[in-house]
Amino acid sequence: MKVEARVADIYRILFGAAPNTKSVMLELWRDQHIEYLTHGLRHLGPAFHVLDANRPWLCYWMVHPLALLDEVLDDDLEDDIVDFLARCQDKDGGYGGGPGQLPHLATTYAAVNTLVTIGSERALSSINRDYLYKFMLRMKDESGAFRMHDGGEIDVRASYTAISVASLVNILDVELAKGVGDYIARCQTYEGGIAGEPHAEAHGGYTFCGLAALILLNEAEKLDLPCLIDWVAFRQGVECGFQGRTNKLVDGCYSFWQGAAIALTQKLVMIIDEQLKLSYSCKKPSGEDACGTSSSGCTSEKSSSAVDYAKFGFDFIQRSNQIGPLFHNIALQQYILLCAQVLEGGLRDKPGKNRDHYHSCYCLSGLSVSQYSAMTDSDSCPLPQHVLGPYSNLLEPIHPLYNVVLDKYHTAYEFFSQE
Ligand SMILES: CC(C)=CCC/C(C)=C/CC/C(C)=C/COP(=O)(O)OP(=O)(O)O
Ligand SMILES: [Zn+2]
Repeated sequence: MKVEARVADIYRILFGAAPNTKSVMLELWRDQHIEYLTHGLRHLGPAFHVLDANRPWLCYWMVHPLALLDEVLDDDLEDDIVDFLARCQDKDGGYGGGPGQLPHLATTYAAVNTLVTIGSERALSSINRDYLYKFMLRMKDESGAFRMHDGGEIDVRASYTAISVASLVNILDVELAKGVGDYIARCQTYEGGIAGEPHAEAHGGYTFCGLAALILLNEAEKLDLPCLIDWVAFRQGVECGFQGRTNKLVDGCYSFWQGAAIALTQKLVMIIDEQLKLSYSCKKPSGEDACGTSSSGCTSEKSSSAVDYAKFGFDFIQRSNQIGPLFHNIALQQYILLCAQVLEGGLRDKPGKNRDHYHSCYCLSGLSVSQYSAMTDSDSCPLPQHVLGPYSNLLEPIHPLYNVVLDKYHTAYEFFSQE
């Protein structure tokens, strides 16, 4: 069935009437989303008191989707956000949920990703990397895994947020990396996905976290990747969106958590394949990072962040070469545009739910991932057939390991390489 006919059917089921015009139903309502997000940065009502310990997250959930929409913030507003996050930074390193609150790895990730997205010298240099490193070492358990805060819980989120931040600001070293990969591998379940902690249930949020952390650590071979790929691929439902775990409802935010996990495995498979071909003419690969977009080539020195492709084994590579796209990228865009958008601006979990900043951030991140998912060459733009609706729906590409806009990642990479 043609995509337009299928979209019209879904629209009829959801809204009980035929759509007015094709363009309205498939359009990304940019202006409304920009208005909702920028308004939130300037004013949040009393209902947001419950999120008092998540204020750096609120910054990230608004600043990042605005960057995806290529919306430039006022200089004053950017400076206010940088000043506010500086007040959340603990004197002994890391960021708390608000000024004076205990430092926490999740809010540290949100603060650092926000500052990288703002991308100014002022924003990037406000991060105290020496103390951040000490904070991270303090969060490390003797098993190698990380806890979220002093005396806090150990889980896969903590491992991902620590490794992502350390990698982004260029403080990742052997000491921080030791033992993390083994902990994450212990969280992969019999289903194939990754759970929050050993012996728990596989979930899309943790699957993204575990996979991205292992790729950053160059230890993805510690996972049973074919099994992980099967699990994620089967999480896309007949509604076209993704569910977070088996037998649960689809939800717009998993467009990113599951969609990016698939995008990462697809890139990994592609890189392994390319490197295997290259390995006939030279021994060792190099690259900026396993899933970054820089071109990889041959050097005699092994880069610390390059993937050792031989580790993945012949069976995995054979099988990977036989599989096509691992998810239906147009169907996912259909779910986001038709079911997750709110007419007044902002995005949501599913029809019947309210919009919120978290879902706006992760639905738009998932939309970007799905628009660029069929690309093999990172220097060009997606073909129109991979962007559902008008081509003006196209968002900025992200770096799928960190979930920051790719250009912003490159600026931060340059900045922190010189530190
Ligand atoms: C970087 C970082 C902090 C990542 C967090 C990743 C993430 C989203 C984890 C999911 C946590 C979880 C078990 C949700 C289940 O909620 P639910 O039972 O309401 O939803 P469900 O029915 O869809 O499973
Ligand atoms: Zn959700």
